[in-house]
Amino acid sequence: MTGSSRSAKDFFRPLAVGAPSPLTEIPARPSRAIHFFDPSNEKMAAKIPAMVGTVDVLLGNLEDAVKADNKLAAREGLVKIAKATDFGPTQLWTRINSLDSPWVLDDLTTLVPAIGGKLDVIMVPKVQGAEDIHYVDRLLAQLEAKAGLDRPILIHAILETARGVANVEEICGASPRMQGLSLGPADLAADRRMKTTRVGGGHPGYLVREDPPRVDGTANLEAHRATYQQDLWHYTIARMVDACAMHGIYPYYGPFGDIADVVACEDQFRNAFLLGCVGTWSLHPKQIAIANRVFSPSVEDILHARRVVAAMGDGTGAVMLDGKMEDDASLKQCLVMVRLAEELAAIDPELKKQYDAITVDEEA
Ligand SMILES: CC(=O)SCCNC(=O)CCNC(=O)[C@H](O)C(C)(C)COP(=O)(O)OP(=O)(O)OC[C@H]1O[C@@H](n2cnc3c(N)ncnc32)[C@H](O)[C@@H]1OP(=O)(O)O
Ligand SMILES: O=CC(=O)O
Ligand SMILES: [Mg+2]
Repeated sequence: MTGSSRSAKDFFRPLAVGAPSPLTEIPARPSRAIHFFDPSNEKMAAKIPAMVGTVDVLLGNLEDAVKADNKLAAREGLVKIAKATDFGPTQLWTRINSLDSPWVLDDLTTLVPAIGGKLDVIMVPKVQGAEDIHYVDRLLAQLEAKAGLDRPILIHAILETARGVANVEEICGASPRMQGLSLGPADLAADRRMKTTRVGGGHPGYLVREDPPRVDGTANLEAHRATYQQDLWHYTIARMVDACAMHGIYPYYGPFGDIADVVACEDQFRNAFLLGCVGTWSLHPKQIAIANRVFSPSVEDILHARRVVAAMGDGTGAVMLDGKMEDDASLKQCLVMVRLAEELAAIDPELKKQYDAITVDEEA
């Protein structure tokens, strides 16, 4: 599938004369934490240059969480920081204002000419369908051509409306610029009229309760029964992961607003990691370490994965390892881990040291 309105032969053609050629594959650049900052907040902005190299992505946020009176200052602040900073291995992203807002046109027409060469990805909020991506796609091509950019800026959409979720596959396939999707649990909850007022995370009311014990066939409804909190976001994350995998782009969890609850934050991030997400948002510096830890496979997982790779030889057939069956399919699962570890080791010297220290006994 190549989007709703372009034929396969046109899909990878630039949308404006002189615009850079679209990428045919989205590079797998580590992006465990997408760290949000408000460029109009001088105290926060002053910390950004020193954060380069400590986080995979720095994102200058222009949308929600930036006061209306500060929209211009945020845009100008981002231009200033981007021009003055060498980002080295760290990616620079921005979140523009929503497409129906009075600010978004100036966001794009200011940022692309001024700092387009440094911007890796533009995050577009409240995306409803492929038409939103088509609009940004064409405008970016025109602006890139005018600015003489030699590589396309990628697009990342936030999944935060019911219509967006219903259209998730067509959003992912709407443009070769599509880099990935993030879950936006706050706006999505509001749009769906869910009854949680939390920014991401679980809710104590969303649970299952164990059956009552039975005495002589009669249920004891007075007895204590354990309850288990469920993940409100499981369905949406799973849909997002499938849509992204189908289109060769990357899924991310989004914000976890309870900054103080680092334990539940880690749990939410880990659920997303296990389901297939490659990263998450960080709203506060303390969430960066959590994201980096969760979205990097553990040394134990990599040891196991490498043992399976070694035991599987040419990659076909079935073997027993530690009493468990391994075959072609479980080898592929292990290769997902091994490849991720290689990508992360290439940019994270501490992780590289840990992964390099693993020795696999081929006889084991
Ligand atoms: C639903 C959505 O759309 S989510 C995405 C939009 N939301 C955001 O982007 C929120 C970004 N984060 C923030 O605005 C802030 O972190 C808040 C409001 C959550 C908390 O801010 P504070 O109360 O100032 O946090 P706290 O006092 O713990 O800050 C400690 C230090 O870290 C700095 N800091 C806080 N957040 C950040 C950040 N995101 N980036 C860099 N530095 C930060 C503070 O400036 C402070 O510096 P100081 O020690 O020199 O005074
Ligand atoms: O933008 C994020 C959200 O949760 O809303
Ligand atoms: Mg939102």
